[in-house]
Amino acid sequence: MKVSFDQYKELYTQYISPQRAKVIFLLILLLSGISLQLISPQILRHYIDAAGTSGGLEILKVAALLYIGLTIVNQIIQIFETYIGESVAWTATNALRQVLTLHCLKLDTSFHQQHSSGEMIERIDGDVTNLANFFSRFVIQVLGNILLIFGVVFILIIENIWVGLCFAVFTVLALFTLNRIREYATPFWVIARQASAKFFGFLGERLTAVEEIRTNQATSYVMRKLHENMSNLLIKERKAYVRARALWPATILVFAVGYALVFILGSYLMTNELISMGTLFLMFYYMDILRAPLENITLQMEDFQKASASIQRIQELMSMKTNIEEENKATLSEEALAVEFNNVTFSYDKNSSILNNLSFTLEAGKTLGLLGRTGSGKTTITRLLLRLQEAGSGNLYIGGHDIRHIPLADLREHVSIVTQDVRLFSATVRDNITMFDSSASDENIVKTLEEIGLGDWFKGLPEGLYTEISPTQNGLSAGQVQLLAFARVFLKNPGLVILDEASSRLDPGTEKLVDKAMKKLFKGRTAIIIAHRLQTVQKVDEIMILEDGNIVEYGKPENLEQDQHSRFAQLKRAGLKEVIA
Ligand SMILES: Nc1ncnc2c1ncn2[C@@H]1O[C@H](COP(=O)(O)OP(=O)(O)OP(=O)(O)O)[C@@H](O)[C@H]1O
Repeated sequence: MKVSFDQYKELYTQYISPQRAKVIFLLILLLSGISLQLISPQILRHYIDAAGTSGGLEILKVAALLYIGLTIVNQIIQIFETYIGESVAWTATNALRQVLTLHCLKLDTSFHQQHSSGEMIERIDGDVTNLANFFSRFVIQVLGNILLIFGVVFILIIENIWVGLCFAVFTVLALFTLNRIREYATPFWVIARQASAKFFGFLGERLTAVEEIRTNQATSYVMRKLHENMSNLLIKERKAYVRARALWPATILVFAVGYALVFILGSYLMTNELISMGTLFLMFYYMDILRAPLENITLQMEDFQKASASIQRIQELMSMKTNIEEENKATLSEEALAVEFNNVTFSYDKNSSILNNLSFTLEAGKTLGLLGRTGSGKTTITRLLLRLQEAGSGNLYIGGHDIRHIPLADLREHVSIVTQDVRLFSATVRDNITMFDSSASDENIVKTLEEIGLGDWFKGLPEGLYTEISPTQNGLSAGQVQLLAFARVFLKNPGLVILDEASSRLDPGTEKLVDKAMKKLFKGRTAIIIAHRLQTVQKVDEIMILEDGNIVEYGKPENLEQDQHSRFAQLKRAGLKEVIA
């Protein structure tokens, strides 16, 4: 996917146009800097020419002071230019990061399952960071440097046409040579960056699995792999650095040729009294000035290449669309919500069908126990109910409304899920419970914590609700973390609760607390529980058993149990845990 001119323009329009005033100021600073760079040598020329004449002391003093003054002003301009350039870059890249993050958050669950968090960080931050210079400086710098080169050549043509033409030819040849050398190094940088991404991916993945590595005695394997990755990175980076360094001696060589040209041409013109000593110095100085824009354009071209690669990746990400479309035709009530599946089918990849013509109705206020072997489609059903995935065909109704007619925010306000894998955030206890909603009252939160059995834990918190906790340091057991997730649901007060019931990992004390909290949670609400324990299934109103995406049994537990040939009765006889594990 090549990036077209229109796409570059679109990026500038979207992220730079809102900062027009800053960009104009940046342009003014740049033009002022260029003008000062062009004027300074003229002062020096007068200085040198005046030094050879009698009574030139006054001129010398003025020229010296003027030169120092201009140099200071130029430095101040550089500081402002850097500051504003950074500000433009950060504002634009932060806006792009926000757009990308929001876009990713809206994508289907399958997208997030296929892309690791490391990859997402690289895409949302790494690629966008590569655009910082492109946003803030690329156009201005390239334009500015071309202008500076033109300025130098123009002034020299006025001084002496042959000198000006020689400079013009030299500039074109130097630019061509430096760019060829840069192109020689660029592919090696791409390889080095890939090695770096691989290294960090490896490190990230292993660090998140420390326990598994230690308990399975895989430490030496990990260390060996780490060493391999580091060696690979070293080799690739060394190659890239050595080649990139070639640009430096090449620049020195190119400019040595340039200076030689100035001296040969200058001494010829001077000996023939066509130019003064000051003008010879002027030529020398302008050759020196040319170095910065030539190097700068070369570097900008390299950066542009990097930016283009990143833009391609960003566009690739943005082109991934969710097929979930929002409509605003219905709103859910605050009551318990009925659930109806009408011939619902679903597949993740169109090849294999995961749910086949599912049809069932769960009345408002009832509890459904969902059973099935691993991979039978239980979690997929919950994803459809929250519209994290869109059903392929058929209709799904919540609270009597077609799920496609309910705005996503309203749906997720009224349908809550508690999974076994509850995530806590590095934030206060309050934020972890309210999910950063500042409108919930502290009293209500504390009351909820007490109700669900976390009162004692709460009393031990040094700063109460404002105690900072983190995913790893929260002083909570697995069961208590589940209870905290229940607290989140209580505060939201949804009409439908989906629960991936905690398995037998819980200790008996916490299990009791969880059971009590569950009972409270289901009161006045519709609930779907992915059941892992026999005990839970006895308390539900309906049972559904899934097998390969098909409902093989649906009914009241007591009815199913009476039929000795039913799968439910068999499950109970065999002991639920073994059968569905
Ligand atoms: N993002 C995905 N892309 C492709 N296939 C998927 C994806 N997520 C799940 N599946 C497949 O869909 C099927 C049903 O998965 P699902 O997670 O719904 O089963 P489950 O009954 O909840 O299993 P478990 O009890 O192990 O959680 C499985 O075969 C699984 O491999």
